Amino acid sequence: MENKAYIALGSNMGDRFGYLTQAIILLESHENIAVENTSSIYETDPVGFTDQDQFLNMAIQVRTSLGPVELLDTCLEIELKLGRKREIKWGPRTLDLDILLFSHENIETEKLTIPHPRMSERAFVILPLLEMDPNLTLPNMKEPLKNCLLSIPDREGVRIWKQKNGEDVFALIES
Ligand SMILES: Nc1ncnc2c1ncn2[C@@H]1O[C@H](COP(=O)(O)OP(=O)(O)OP(=O)(O)O)[C@@H](O)[C@H]1O
Ligand SMILES: Nc1nc2c(c(=O)[nH]1)N=C(CO)CN2
Repeated sequence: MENKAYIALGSNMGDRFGYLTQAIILLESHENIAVENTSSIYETDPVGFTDQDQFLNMAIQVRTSLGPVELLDTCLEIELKLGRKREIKWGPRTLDLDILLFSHENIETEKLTIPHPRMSERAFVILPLLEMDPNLTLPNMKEPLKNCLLSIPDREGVRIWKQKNGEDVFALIES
């Protein structure tokens, strides 16, 4: 499977851990997708529309023979299967799947933008990604992604909820 992609997962309704787990199982059960790595799970203060419950957020790395739009359609199907309804913009959801990166592609269509347009402003996206690849760079950016953390005010709102291994990702942003 030739393409490497990173996907962000978020949930702030009902059995949040169950929705994240189910989403990973459904992605892995797709014959053209292999889940290669997962981050820890973080509990995060809501960003954007703030009058809602806390999120669980994480990111995963996949290999896929699907194209970017096929991967997006698969993600949208899984969101629907797991009860996602689109009501308030940036509002509560059982499951959100965002494609962050797809190989080294830059894509800008009505349906799909890659890299995800808000990813470098969101500590709840960057911290899980850096856990999987501390030196990750974006195809449309000269600096490594970790440099973006320096200018983000909401890092305190992102706390480890279920640690995957012993590495302390927060050490990356100390000093
Ligand atoms: N990289 C991407 N990953 C997922 N969806 C995308 C992407 N780029 C564009 N979209 C489009 O965004 C649409 C709306 O997504 P959604 O309602 O989940 O937004 P959101 O998660 O609430 O907000 P945000 O995009 O700020 O995370 C999707 O139907 C999809 O067509
Ligand atoms: N903490 C947090 N805040 C959010 C999230 C999210 O996943 N986590 N998703 C949003 C819309 O995509 C809007 N705000």
